[in-house]
Amino acid sequence: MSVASPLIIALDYTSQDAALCMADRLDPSRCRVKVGKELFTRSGPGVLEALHGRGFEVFLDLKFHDIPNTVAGAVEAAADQGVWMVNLHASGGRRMMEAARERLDQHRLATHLIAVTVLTSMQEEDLAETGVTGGAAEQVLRLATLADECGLDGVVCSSHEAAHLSERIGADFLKVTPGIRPASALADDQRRIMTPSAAMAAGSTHLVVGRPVTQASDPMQALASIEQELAGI
Ligand SMILES: O=C(O)c1cc(=O)[nH]c(=O)n1[C@@H]1O[C@H](COP(=O)(O)O)[C@@H](O)[C@H]1O
Repeated sequence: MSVASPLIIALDYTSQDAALCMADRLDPSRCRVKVGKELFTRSGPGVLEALHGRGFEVFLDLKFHDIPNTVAGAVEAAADQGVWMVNLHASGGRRMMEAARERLDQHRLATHLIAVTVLTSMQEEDLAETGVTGGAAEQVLRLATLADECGLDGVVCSSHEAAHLSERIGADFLKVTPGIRPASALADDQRRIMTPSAAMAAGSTHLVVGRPVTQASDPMQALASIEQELAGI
């Protein structure tokens, strides 16, 4: 199945039961789902099987960052589970990204491989403390260009950088953007945020949405109102 919606709902839950309870309130023809570190560490690959069984395409968000051989093996293991998308940290460098790409190609695994550039929770001061002094936009462009050169399918970035990446790298390069907040929602721990419609207009290809949907009293209604907002673009 291929889902037309750009929406990816982050199932950030502490147990497989809680994640599946939310998944059962969502429609796999209207969104994809994302399994992250906490849920996967607690549930193991069983949660992927359960979500696939319910018809969902899954983004396994484990943000691998290690030596090339280790990351290539981890990416292969993720793809072997049949996930739609997997990610690694672009700051792991060229050889790490190339090794991951080559491993998927060698085994003819079609899972989308994308690279995290600068986390959407970070702003200029946070970056400066890690030695990155040029600001988020410059660092995202640097890492996205490197990811493109390594043959990756796209990046995770904030929607603030998406338009610039479309111009510099091309519209086909995936721009998966978390930090999505409908106008009435709280920012929580996110810093570089944008509304769903503004993010799509800025060139995002996929929107990762967690708490604004999963913590809504009626998650499907929250998703429907994002769909309505997007239909108006
Ligand atoms: O790779 C990610 O998905 C990711 C990258 C990033 O830079 N920022 C970011 O928030 N995320 C993830 O996107 C989701 C955002 O969730 P909410 O802030 O609840 O909408 C979380 O699961 C994060 O782990």
